[in-house]
Amino acid sequence: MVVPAAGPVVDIESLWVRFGSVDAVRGIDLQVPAGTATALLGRNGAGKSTTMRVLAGVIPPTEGRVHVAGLDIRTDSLAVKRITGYCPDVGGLVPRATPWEHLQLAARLRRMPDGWEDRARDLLERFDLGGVAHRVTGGFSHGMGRRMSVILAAFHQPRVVLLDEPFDGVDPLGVEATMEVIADARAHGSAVLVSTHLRELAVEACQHTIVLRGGAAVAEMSAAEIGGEDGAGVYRALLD
Ligand SMILES: Nc1ncnc2c1ncn2[C@@H]1O[C@H](COP(=O)(O)OP(=O)(O)OP(=O)(O)O)[C@@H](O)[C@H]1O
Repeated sequence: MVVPAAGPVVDIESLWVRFGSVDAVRGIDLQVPAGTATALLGRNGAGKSTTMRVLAGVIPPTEGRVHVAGLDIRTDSLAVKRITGYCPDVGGLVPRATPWEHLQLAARLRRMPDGWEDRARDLLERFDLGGVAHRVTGGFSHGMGRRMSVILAAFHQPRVVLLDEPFDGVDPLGVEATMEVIADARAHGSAVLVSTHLRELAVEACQHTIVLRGGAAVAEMSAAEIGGEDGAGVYRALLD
C-alpha cells in the first residue's frame, strides 16, 4: 500500500531531459498538490509532452529529481504507474480492441473492485461513446480517440491524472466531458496535470499554469492572471 505523501503529489525539481544533442526539457521545477489541476502551456516543441512522458514513466529523466506521491520515479517507476492515469498525446489505444475491451482490460490490470462496469458505462455515455462501445477503435476519428484516451486515464480514479493535449481536435461536448473529468478528479483528491497550447481551455480547467518555452519554464501564474484579454497579451509576450 502506498503511504500518502505529505507534500505535493507531483514534485519535480530541476528536471532535464536530453535526446542526443537536443535538450527537450531544461531545468523545470513543478509541484502539483492533491485536489488541484495545473496546466503546462507552450508552443509546439516547448517540452510539455516530454515532461508528461517522464511523469508517466515512459522515459527516464536525464537529470533532476522527480517524485510522485513521495515515490522516486527512477527507482519506483512501477509503483508510480499504478497510481497514475495517462492520456498520451498520440496513440495509446489498441486499434483492434473496442472501448469496452479497453475498459475491461484496465479494470482487470488495475484490480478494480466490482462495480467498475457502472463507472465505465457512465464515462462512455458522458463522452458520447456509448453507441460505439463495441466497435474497434481502429476506425475512430481523431477526436473520438482523444475522448477514449481521457476516459482511460481517469477510469480507475488515480491519484495523478496526466492529460497530454486532451482537447486537441475534440468537439464542444468532448471538451465539456473532459472538464467534468478534471473537476471530478480534483474533488476526489487527485493531482491533475494538463498539457495544452489552448490558453482559454487551460484557464477553464486549471487553477495554476506554467508556461514552457524551449524546454524551460518562463512563467508560473494563476489561471486568473493568464485568463481574459490581459492574460492573452501576457501569454503572447511570453511566447514571442
Ligand atoms: N524522442 C525524441 N528524440 C529527439 N528529440 C525529441 C524527442 N522527443 C521530443 N524531442 C524534442 O524535444 C523538444 C520538446 O518536444 P515535446 O514533444 O516535449 O514538445 P511539446 O511542447 O509537447 O510540443 P507539441 O505541442 O508539439 O506536442 C522538441 O524539440 C522535440 O523535437
